[in-house]
Amino acid sequence: ASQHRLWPEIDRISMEQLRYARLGVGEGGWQLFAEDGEMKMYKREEEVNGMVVDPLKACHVVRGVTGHEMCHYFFSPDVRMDWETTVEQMTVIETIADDTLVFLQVHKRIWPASQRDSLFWSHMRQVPDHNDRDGHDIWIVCNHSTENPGFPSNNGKCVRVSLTVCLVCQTFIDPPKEGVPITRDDITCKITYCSVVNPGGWAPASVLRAVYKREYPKFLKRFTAYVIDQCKDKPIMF
Ligand SMILES: O=S(=O)(CCO)c1ccc(-c2ccc(C3CCCC3)c([C@@H]3C[C@@H]3c3ccccn3)c2)cc1
Repeated sequence: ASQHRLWPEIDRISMEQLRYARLGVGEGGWQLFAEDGEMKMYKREEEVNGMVVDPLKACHVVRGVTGHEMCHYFFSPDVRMDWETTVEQMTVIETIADDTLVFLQVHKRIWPASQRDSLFWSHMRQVPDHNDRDGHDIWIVCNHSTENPGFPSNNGKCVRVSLTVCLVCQTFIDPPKEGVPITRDDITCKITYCSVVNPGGWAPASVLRAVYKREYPKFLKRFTAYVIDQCKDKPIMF
């Protein structure tokens, strides 16, 4: 991947998003807008050219799965349609490396806005986490809009959104007694999901804010439940 023309951008944005995800929600005007057990969802109200682009930051703690497993299922095109219910079509239009793909997705239309599509690179990597006392690695998936002359935006019926998304996961293990193998009961995964989606064309602010408020909690709950269910009978992927 390192010789691909997009690599410098992929590397820079992935690391920027990792730092951004690890910033707390104490500063920066984040407002808590949804809570469900361990899941806390924050947003900032922002508009660009009159369009709602409210950044979102969700923090969650999931027991019984590792950060590697969370990122594996989030990244994998093979299972995307099993959990991503707001997408109508998904295509991998370029394979930059086994951990870096370019996706084209057509999203389900949200009335009265016109249908959207998204074209983005998706990169997964493990980041050694030196400054955390538990010393557990961090896994990240970063999705960021990109252009491709073969798939021009706003040509057909869809308005092209622009997005930057990251899923940052850190695994914590309660070590069982000496010599006792680790089970899923000893594992906890701390997740930070960040996203900024620019709708790409005008849509009523009230409608978009209602969509964001409804869809994001559903989205994260569904995804994490899917990973727990997929992993429960499988060997642990550390
Ligand atoms: O995490 S991902 O990378 C997973 C890969 O699929 C991702 C998540 C969400 C989106 C997304 C795309 C379009 C829209 C809107 C904008 C105007 C009309 C459609 C939204 C709005 C935020 C709301 C939303 C949130 C969650 C799920 C669906 N809808 C979100 C794209 C990628």
